[in-house]
Amino acid sequence: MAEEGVKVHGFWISPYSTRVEIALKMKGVKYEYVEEDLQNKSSELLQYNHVHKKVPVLIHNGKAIAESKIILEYIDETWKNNPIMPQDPHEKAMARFWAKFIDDEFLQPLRKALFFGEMEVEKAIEETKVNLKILEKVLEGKNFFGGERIGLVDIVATSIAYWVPLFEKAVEKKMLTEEFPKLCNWKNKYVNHNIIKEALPPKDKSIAYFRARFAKFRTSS
Ligand SMILES: N[C@@H](CCC(=O)N[C@@H](CS)C(=O)NCC(=O)O)C(=O)O
Repeated sequence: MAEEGVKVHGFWISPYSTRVEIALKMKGVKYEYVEEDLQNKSSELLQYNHVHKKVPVLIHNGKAIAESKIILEYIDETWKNNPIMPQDPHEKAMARFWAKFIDDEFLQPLRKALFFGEMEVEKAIEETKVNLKILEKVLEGKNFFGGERIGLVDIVATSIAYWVPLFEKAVEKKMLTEEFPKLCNWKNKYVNHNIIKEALPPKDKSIAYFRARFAKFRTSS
């Protein structure tokens, strides 16, 4: 039974939806999950997120919140145990900076190349490796981006730990190579963490989905 009327509208392979589920699980909050058909969105989703009409949406006590990073901060402020955000104002600003970097810069070349055909795959891999190099430095002296524990940037970087290997499988090329030892260590520790493991979508289904998305785009171009 979901506590305090907590509901998530999501889509099983959406990295943005998975983030919200990870945060709720980290806090131990029980929630109801509503799987959306993105080709035929529910009237609730269209009403709750009438501006962007996207998942995820969190509903808490009858009020809706959209945009995954905003939802993560809401969850952290509402349920105080296992903090996701740092306390120190500078550290907090930096966590927001890197979370924004991952969404606005890191993920874009891969999405453009593999899902929308707007960039050559080789170019996307090259740009991704430049961004991986930047993030490798951020992990200097740390186990997680959040320091000793999983924080905002780790949760947002699920897109790297789980989805980059799916891109790698779809194009049959490696990006997370031994050039990035800290990121590789982080990725292994992160995806094997019991809470994260529980929130990630099923692996075989995810690989098949990515391969099909990529193949569909290849044959239609
Ligand atoms: N910036 C948004 C991105 C959400 C997003 O792009 N969701 C996708 C699924 S991965 C979606 O709902 N797409 C449906 C559509 O655009 O119609 C967030 O962080 O929540």
